[in-house]
Amino acid sequence: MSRKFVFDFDSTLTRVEALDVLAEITLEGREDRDAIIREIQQITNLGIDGDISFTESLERRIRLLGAHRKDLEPLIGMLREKISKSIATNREFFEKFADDIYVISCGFKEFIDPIVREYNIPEERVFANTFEFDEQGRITGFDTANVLASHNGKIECLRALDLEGEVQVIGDGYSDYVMREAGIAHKFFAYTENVHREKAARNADHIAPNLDEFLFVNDLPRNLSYPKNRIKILLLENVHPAAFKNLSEDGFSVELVKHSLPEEELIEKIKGVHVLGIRSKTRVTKKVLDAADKLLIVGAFCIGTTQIELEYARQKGVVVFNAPYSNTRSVVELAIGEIIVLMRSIFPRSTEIHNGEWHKTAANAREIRGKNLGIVGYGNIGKQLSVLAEAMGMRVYYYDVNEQLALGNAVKCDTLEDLLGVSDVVTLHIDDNPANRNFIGERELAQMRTGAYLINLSRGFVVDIPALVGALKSGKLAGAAIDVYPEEPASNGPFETELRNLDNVILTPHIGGSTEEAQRDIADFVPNKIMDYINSGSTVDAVNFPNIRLPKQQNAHRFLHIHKNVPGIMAHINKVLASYDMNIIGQYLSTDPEVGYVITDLDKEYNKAVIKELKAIEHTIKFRVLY
Ligand SMILES: NC(=O)C1=CN([C@@H]2O[C@H](COP(=O)(O)OP(=O)(O)OC[C@H]3O[C@@H](n4cnc5c(N)ncnc54)[C@H](O)[C@@H]3O)[C@@H](O)[C@H]2O)C=CC1
Ligand SMILES: O=C(O)C(=O)COP(=O)(O)O
Repeated sequence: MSRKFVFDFDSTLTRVEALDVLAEITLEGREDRDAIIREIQQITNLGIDGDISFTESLERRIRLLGAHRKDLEPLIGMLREKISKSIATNREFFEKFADDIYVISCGFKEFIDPIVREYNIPEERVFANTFEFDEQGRITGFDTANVLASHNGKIECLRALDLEGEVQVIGDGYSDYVMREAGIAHKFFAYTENVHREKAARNADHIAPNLDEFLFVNDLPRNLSYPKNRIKILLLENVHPAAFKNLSEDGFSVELVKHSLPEEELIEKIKGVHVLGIRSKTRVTKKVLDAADKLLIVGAFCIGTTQIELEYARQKGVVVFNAPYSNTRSVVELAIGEIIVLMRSIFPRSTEIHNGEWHKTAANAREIRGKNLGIVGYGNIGKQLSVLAEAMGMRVYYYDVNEQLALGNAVKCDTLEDLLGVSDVVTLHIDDNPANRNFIGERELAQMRTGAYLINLSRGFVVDIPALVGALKSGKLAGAAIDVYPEEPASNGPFETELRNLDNVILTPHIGGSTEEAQRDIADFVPNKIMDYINSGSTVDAVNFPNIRLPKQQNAHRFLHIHKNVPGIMAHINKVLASYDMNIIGQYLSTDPEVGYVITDLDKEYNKAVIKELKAIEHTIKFRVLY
């Protein structure tokens, strides 16, 4: 059956209501401009929602506008700049279906015709009102004989057209829906890209947040392979709101949850989710990954990634990104503060005053200048701390399992024991590898200097807590600062630890990376990685996946094929492509011992059956087409 597409103009084809824009032009320089514009907008909305008659809304607005013929040209110029985003990117549809597209609008032909002409919609398929002018060119009213000037005029207009085939109406307002209600149109798509009108959306056969969605559900030519609004992103653990903004502005459907979810709840919630965003608390287990039927990406909005089954995710073609540098400085600054606070016994002195006691003393209060700082784990955090600590006059020693270049005058220790024996303060910045469990236990604590301090800003399981409590109680250690714990709660609330109520022990709730700056930076960094992968296939900086930087795809379709890295698979893929005579513009491959990721850019015209065949190749893990 043939289809006819009837578009509304204002707030559908353009992002704005044209009469509002006209008001901005005609009222420029007037003191009461803002008040009148507000009034016009109110009247517009009342008319659109059907709360006052349309004729009345139009009359009242024209009167307030005080417009002139010469205002129309700048108006058209401004409207040209305000074509809806997804309309402007889908010209192909307007070219290929030119004969089947109509505009029915309660706006005015004087400005609609020139705009939609550029989208191949000729005047004769534009149905709208026309202005009336006086001799001086002032707009005094409109042609009241036009059905579109009257209430529910769109119904009459469409009825008179007597279109053949399935008639689909695409619009943002109730006046568009009524054509469907009256039985003259077959389907109504509520177009919400620019404005979401509850009444229209409630009555729609389908809500189209953009034209991509409309074209997708109707299987029409489109600029995007998959509408972004269909890509669901679930962000847990209170990630910064800027992440929500970044991802929703790119068109994705984003849901925010303030806390972490336990395995069973995540298993339920992950269904249908394409991108999962977490921080250090949420465990992405094998069971979670098995339940994830649509998952493409896990974004760790933090540094650590061992809460995710990285290997299993890779086998399932799920790419993991993190933010390896965004909170580094925050951890370093906290470490510096804690070194000073511990060495000056600030917490005991402060607690005494909170308890009503004045206790001025120099005992157990020392400068950090000239003291030895032992940094365990000389990675991004360890190195930056090294530089700052040295600038404040500390002597830095470090120990790392990997060969690491010493910064400044830092001295490398060959063994952990060497470092523990020489340090006045030991600070842990090793990674979250499970092999680091109980890295600091009774034996290591015994190897530390008597009266030394321990700081742990890495992971809770790295320190044997009962052993640490023993060392603090016995006086072996003079204090500690602990930010991370073997068991941490999923959300804020009660928390117990054996470290409570010990003298000169700073306890913080895993806030090493929790600064406004770090969280804000992460909210840009990780979403950019997510968008790069979804929009282009790029895996640069992925932590569990072959990394590949891809050129921008131009005038091509992109096939993304993730497969098990077994002998012969590339030959198989290329055999299929050859058998369909595909015109390959570029091909890129990146592999690791287990997984291969091949990206092929192809000329847009091809037999779509090739897709099915590529998906069916044995050892295929995931396949996506991008355009
Ligand atoms: N408290 C908090 O809020 C935060 C905690 N972190 C933790 O800090 C850790 C370190 O972060 P980055 O410096 O960015 O990581 P990184 O990967 O750059 O550095 C870690 C270093 O530790 C070394 N290492 C690992 N195991 C070791 C061992 N057993 N002995 C000696 N060296 C060892 C590694 O070779 C590496 O050089 C993260 O993995 C994370 O667990 C990170 C950010 C915030
Ligand atoms: O970045 C990390 O690895 C951290 O430990 C910080 O984690 P968070 O984002 O505070 O859950």
